[in-house]
Amino acid sequence: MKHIIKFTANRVWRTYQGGKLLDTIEKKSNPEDSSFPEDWIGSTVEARNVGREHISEGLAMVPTDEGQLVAFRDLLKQNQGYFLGHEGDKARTLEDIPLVKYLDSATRLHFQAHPTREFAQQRLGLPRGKTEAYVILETREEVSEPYIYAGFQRPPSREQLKEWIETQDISSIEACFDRIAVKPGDVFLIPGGRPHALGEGILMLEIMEPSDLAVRFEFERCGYVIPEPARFMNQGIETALDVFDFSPVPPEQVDAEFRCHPKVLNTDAQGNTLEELIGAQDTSCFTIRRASVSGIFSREEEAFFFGVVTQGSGTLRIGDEVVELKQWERFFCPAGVREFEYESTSGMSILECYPGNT
Ligand SMILES: O=P(O)(O)OC[C@H]1O[C@@H](O)[C@@H](O)[C@@H](O)[C@@H]1O
Repeated sequence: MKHIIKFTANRVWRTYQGGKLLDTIEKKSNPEDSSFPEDWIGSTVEARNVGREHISEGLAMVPTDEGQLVAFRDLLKQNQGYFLGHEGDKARTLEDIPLVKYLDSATRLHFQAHPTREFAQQRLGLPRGKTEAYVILETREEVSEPYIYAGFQRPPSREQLKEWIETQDISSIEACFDRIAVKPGDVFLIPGGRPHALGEGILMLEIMEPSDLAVRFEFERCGYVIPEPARFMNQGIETALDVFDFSPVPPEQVDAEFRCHPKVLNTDAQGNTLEELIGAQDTSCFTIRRASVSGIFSREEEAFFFGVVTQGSGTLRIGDEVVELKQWERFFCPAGVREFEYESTSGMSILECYPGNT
């Protein structure tokens, strides 16, 4: 059996439009925006799409040695110790696997807030919330000032927000936020509870806790009306309001609250560099690193990770297994692989998404 598992595209239906860049990456003949604006990479999570329950969406499928397709989740279960490894003396489980997505927005997404892990466990009886991180990869040329909304800069009271949600007074809701300008290379961490909306024209790698839980408090975007059960996770509005973190994030605190600054972990004379984009001091939910390869980059890692080639191309070598890596390709490296080597003569950048430390 090979060590490295590569993934093919796994597009998922969502409530908003996008995906033209993902079509282009997949070399489709007529790239266009559609209701499939996301690609879930190695996902062990099923999408919750109200009205589409009859369609299994989200789970990544991979070929076995016999050429059959199996859910990646089921493959992991066959040898969990090798694939997921341990943290200290605790075996890692499927719940420790971050959900990683390409997300390509054509329109601003509706306003939403995700539960924290604590909320999911205590109030919903589910193991994981949805703290999420964004690594901005590209923005669309026709969008001159790409942005996201995150955290209330001017928080409403709970009662006020309730009324605006009930009457769908979106201009009042929008007035609680300032646009946060984004550009390729930017990294953000949006903890559960923080209201947010992604602006149009952004291609990002999104890394999150493994769940698809959202309070969607804007019910209509671009003609699509979110069905009632999909608005508040099938709960009442009071439970939905309990999800929110109303504490203010005034404009001067936005960066300190949400923006993450890459830290160089090591660098060598050839120009190989390993940076930490999100680490244990930011969240216990996942870790993100970026390997910039120039020549041969020998690595040692104890944890499993998803690798995503965001720039350039090269190879990944484990013993005598050599895997070609091209831009936009994505793969899983099991915990059982301790030593590996990247190589690129023309330069290659890989985002590595690891479990957190819980
Ligand atoms: O699930 P819908 O409502 O289409 O939301 C779409 C997307 O919103 C973003 O803010 C993220 O939370 C994504 O992970 C999610 O898939």
